[in-house]
Amino acid sequence: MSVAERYVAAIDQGTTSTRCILFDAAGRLASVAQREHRQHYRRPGWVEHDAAEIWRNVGRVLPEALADVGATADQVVALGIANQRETTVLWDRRTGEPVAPAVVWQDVRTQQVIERLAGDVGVDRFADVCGLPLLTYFSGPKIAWLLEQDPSLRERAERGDVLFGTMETWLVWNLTGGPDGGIHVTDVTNASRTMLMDLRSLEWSPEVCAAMGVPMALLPQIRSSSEVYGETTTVVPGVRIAAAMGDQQAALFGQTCFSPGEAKCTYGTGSFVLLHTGSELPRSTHGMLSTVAYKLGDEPVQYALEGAIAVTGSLVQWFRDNLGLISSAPEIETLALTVSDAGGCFIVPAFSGLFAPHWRPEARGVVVGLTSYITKGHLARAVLEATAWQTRDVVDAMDADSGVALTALKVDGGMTSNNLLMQTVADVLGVPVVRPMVSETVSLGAAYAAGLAVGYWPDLQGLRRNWHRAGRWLPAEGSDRRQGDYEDWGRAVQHTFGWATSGRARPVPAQVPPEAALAAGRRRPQAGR
Ligand SMILES: Nc1ncnc2c1ncn2[C@@H]1O[C@H](COP(=O)(O)OP(=O)(O)O)[C@@H](O)[C@H]1O
Ligand SMILES: O=P(O)(O)OC[C@H](O)CO
Repeated sequence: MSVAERYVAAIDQGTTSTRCILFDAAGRLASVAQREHRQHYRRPGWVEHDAAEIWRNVGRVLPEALADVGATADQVVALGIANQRETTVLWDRRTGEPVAPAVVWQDVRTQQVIERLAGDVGVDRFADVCGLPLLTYFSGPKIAWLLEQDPSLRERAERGDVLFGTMETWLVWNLTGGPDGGIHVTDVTNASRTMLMDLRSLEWSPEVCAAMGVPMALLPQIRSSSEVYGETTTVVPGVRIAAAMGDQQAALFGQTCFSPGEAKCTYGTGSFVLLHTGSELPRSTHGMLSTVAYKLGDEPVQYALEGAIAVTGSLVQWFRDNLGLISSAPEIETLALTVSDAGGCFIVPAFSGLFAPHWRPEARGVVVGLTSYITKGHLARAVLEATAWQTRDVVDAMDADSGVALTALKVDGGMTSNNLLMQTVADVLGVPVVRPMVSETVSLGAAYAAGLAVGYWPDLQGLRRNWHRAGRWLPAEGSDRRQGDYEDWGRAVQHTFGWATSGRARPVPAQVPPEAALAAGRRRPQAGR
């Protein structure tokens, strides 16, 4: 009699879609189901999701992934959740309905809240406690903004009738019964992105919550990233939920960056470099974020430095949807290969300011170096190079913070299918770039954390053996000649600074055009469109 295969399930609840993937004991992908959700742009600078739609999508992709391999719930030993971070959901504890659209991480509506909180003290007001500068990016200011809109909502929040969560919290609560006894928990990695958690004690900071006007009654319980939180009672009942992680931390984990000094970059809508720094809290003086890498059960917490780049893959989408120069994202490589360089052209995609290492909310994008010689091929190159140069900015800052130069970069995400881009990244960083066989590192990281919690995988060393290289790009000979280009990139970046505060005030644009978001519906993962 054959023994039924057992799997670990992972949900990757991302900015544009929700995936469910089943992994086998060798960390191989057994099945995948995916659905996109709509992006809502009601006002300039606002980016919203419908949390109820995302929950419905989870209700579909989870059974679909099981059905794909004919598996039943008892063959799923554990479920792990990885999620877009910072995106803020508030919902009614009794009805289970969101009380407002989810405010997405890219949303910049809270700029006034930020300025008020920074006051005379500056953006580093809470940095010592939570490792983060005051920015529109994080959840705390988003909660503050939502409660400021409606005094009755604040009263309900203070009474504990309204709950807050990032996406993993919202999903765990719904999967464990919602209004009928749903568990209200978050994990340390997601909590570290709210600005409300003390990075040392790993507890909510009463001081920061009070200063931000966030009632502690609405906050979930903070747990480790890898432990059994509870069992599903809906969708696919009887599955242990055993991990939650922010998606970028999950990618670090899925890339098996378990030792200090190991780093990865995930190239998607935005791109995120994370460097594992160990169990001592790192401090950045070069624009990196201090964040929690992961915490496995009772083991010591592991920290990371993070360089978050807001616009990379979304610049390719802009090139496709707004300029119409390509009809699919992969086509940009073919177009870029029609020329041998960017012809002296640089595009700095500061669509809603610049993230790491500059953190300039008032910066706006520029195209510099235009001459009559420039063709669409050069522009395509400049689009791809923008991602490589931004990576260099972040990696240089990270090297300066850690005092150790990176020796190799592990990569993953939709943009890594672009060979020209990966070669360019290797050239401008001057280190090898390596891509693993399983490119779904976010899901894999969540699966690993869940599988470890229930003993499906015994230890980290075993997981390391599952990492197999699928691609490697070495810096080309003579690529150090690109140093001059990097200096020009730096000058181009300078041109973006102060644009929104000088001259005529303009509203901050949303990062992705609404047209790009309309393709909702079921979709299997494919080469990024
Ligand atoms: N071959 C390619 N070349 C350049 N960019 C690509 C390519 N394929 C996909 N992308 C970009 O990658 C992004 C999708 O990657 P993905 O990892 O799925 O992102 P996310 O998880 O942020 O939704 C899109 O922004 C798309 O424009
Ligand atoms: O969902 P992604 O892959 O775009 O990741 C978003 C990040 O978690 C935002 O911090």
